Amino acid sequence: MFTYIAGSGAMGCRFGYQLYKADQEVVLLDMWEDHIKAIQENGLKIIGDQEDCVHIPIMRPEEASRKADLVILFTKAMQLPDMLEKIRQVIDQDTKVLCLLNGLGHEDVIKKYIPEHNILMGVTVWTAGLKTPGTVLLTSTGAVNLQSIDPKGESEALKIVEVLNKAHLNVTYDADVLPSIWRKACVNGTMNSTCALEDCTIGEFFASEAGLRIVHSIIHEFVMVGEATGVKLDEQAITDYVMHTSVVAGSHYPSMHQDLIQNHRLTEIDYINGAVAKKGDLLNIPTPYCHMITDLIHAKEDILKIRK
Ligand SMILES: NC(=O)C1=CN([C@@H]2O[C@H](COP(=O)(O)OP(=O)(O)OC[C@H]3O[C@@H](n4cnc5c(N)ncnc54)[C@H](OP(=O)(O)O)[C@@H]3O)[C@@H](O)[C@H]2O)C=CC1
Ligand SMILES: CC(C)(CO)C(=O)C(=O)O
Repeated sequence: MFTYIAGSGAMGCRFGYQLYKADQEVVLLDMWEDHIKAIQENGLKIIGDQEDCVHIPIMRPEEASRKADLVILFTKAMQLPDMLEKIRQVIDQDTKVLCLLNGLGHEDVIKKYIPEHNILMGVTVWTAGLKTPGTVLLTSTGAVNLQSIDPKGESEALKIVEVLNKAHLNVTYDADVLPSIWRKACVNGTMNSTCALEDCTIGEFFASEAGLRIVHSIIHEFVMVGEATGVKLDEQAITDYVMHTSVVAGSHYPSMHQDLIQNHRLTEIDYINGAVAKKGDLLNIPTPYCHMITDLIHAKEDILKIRK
C-alpha cells in the first residue's frame, strides 16, 4: 500500500517511521525547508526509547506525483486546507484519506476534497516531539481508533487497519469513533489552552482548585454541545479520563504551550475550544468558558504578532 504522510512534523514522522520499518512504501510530505533538507541529507533521526536513523523519502507536497493508495493527514489543523489543495494531484477515485489530527470538525474540510466513502476519521493517543529539524523524539506506546465515515468504506478501511497494525500502530476499527474524538478534544480543551494561558504544566493547573473549576466547566460545555450534535458522551466517564490523563501527563507542558509560549507559533484553538463555542452558538447552547478561552488565546497570538 503506497502511503503519503501529509504533514510530517512530529506525529507524521512517527507514523512514517513505523510504516517504513514495517517495509511499507511511504513518502513524507512537508513544507518546512530545514526539516526536508535535514532528512534528505542525513536521514530521519529517531531518539527516545530507541535510537535509529532511516533514509525515508521526503518532499514538498507539490512535488509528489505518484497516485496514493492511502494519505495520512498529520498537519496542524489550520494547515489542513492548504495541504489538501497541494496534494490534489496524488488523489484518485480509490485513494483513502485518514485524518488523525486533534480537534473537531476536520471532516467538514476534508469532504470538500475527498468523496465520503474514501474518508476515514480517527483519533490517536500516540505521541511524538520534534526536537530539531530531522530529529524526532519517540517514547512510550499508543493506539489509534478509526472509522470510515461512510459505511460503504468499511471493508477497505479494515484492510488499512491491517497494514497499519503490521507497523505496530495498535489500530482498532471503531463502529462509532466520534465519542473517542470528542473525548480526546476534551483532554486538549481542558489542558492545552489553560496551561498555555497560565504558563504552567498540566499537573500545576490541575492542582489548583480554581483550575479544576475551569476544567469541569469546559468539560460540561463540550458534553452539552457534543450531545446536541448527536454524539453520545458520558460526562462522568470523560471527567475520569481527563483526570487520569492529567496525572499521567502531569509534568508536561501541552503542545499548545510549546507552540504559543515556547515557539510563538499559531495554535489549534479554533478546532478545540473554538469549535465548541462556534457549534454552541449555532445550537443556542451557552459556552462562556470556551468563548473566553478562545478569545484569550487569540489575544495572546495578537500580542505576539503571530496572527494574520
Ligand atoms: N505531537 C503529539 O504528540 C500529538 C499531536 N497530535 C496532533 O497531530 C497533528 C500534528 O501535530 P504534530 O505532529 O505535533 O505537529 P508539529 O508541530 O510537529 O508539525 C506540524 C507542522 O508544523 C510545521 N512545523 C513544525 N515545527 C516547525 C518549526 N519549528 N518551524 C517551522 N515549521 C514547523 C511543519 O509544517 P510546514 O510543512 O507547514 O512547515 C509540520 O508539518 C496536530 O493536529 C496535533 O494536535 C495528536 C496526537 C499527539
Ligand atoms: C499532553 C496532552 C495530552 C495535553 O492535552 C496533549 O495531547 C497535547 O499536548 O497536545
